Amino acid sequence: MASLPQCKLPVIDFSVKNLNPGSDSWTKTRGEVTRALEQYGCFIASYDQVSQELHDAAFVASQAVHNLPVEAKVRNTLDAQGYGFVAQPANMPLYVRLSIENATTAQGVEGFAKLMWPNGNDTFCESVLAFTKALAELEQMVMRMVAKSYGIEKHYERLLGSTTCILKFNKCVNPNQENEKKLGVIPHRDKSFMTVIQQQEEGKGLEVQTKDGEWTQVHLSPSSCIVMAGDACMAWSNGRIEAPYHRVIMQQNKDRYSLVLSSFIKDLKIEVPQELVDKDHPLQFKAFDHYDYIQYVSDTTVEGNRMKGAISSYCGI
Ligand SMILES: O=C(O)CCC(=O)C(=O)O
Ligand SMILES: [Fe+2]
Repeated sequence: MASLPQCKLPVIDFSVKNLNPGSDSWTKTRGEVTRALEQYGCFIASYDQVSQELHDAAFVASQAVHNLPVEAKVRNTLDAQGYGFVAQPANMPLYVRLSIENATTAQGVEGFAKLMWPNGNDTFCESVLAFTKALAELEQMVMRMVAKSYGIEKHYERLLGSTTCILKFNKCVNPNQENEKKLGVIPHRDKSFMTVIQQQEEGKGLEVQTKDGEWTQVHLSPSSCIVMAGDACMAWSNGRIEAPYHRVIMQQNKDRYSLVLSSFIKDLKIEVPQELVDKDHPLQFKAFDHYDYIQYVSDTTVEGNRMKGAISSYCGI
């Protein structure tokens, strides 16, 4: 495999102290965010609300989950079809995942912990909740900026009221093959509204496809994460923001851990705001229910190539 070019994705600073809505730095960052999402569907956020300490604690929590016996892991099932415990499926033999539904609420995190550890696990809950809240805050800041740029703030506030988050504890196991690149996660678009990802160690693994078809490596440090649009955001924005294809390539001889926080809209149909429809931008997507869409995608009887553009085949016009 030819070596890949350096990371082409824009890096946007969210560590600025006075990032208050309406301030000059907020307005400047808003422009950068909207442009980056329209051009790449994602960007790297440099974000100091996740301290090194919190980052480390979240990955200690992830390790604790992956170290559980299989009898406990199989209890991890979710309302969101296809998001529970997965261990090395045929199409991704290196991939293992568990996830928490309602991951930004104490109820969601404690419910998961009780299921995994019958006596509970307070340290786990504390670390995970602080981590998910920090990432969700970043996502909301990003989406408020996008909504302001498009003049659809009220529509976003309604969606936000029906937003729920899933935290995925992802692991790609060591491929045990020197000097050979192996696919950890197959190329896909996220089915979420938005996704924020942190990985355990500085370095490589995650790759994003840019609009010219090239794959670019994503370099993340503990104080940065990638913010990425999912299919639901693509439909809601009437196609202005495209969910990018991404994949994980394993090229180091060790396990790789990442934490993925994805937002979903529950109990409210996602509808393109009228402000985003005009002569130059005809309506591209019908109103749809996000959880029904997840169910549709998890249905393995749906033909493979229709799944490539799943959101369009589900509710495209
Ligand atoms: O592990 C990662 O860095 C990304 C995984 C991913 O794309 C996903 O879980 O949807
Ligand atoms: Fe993904």
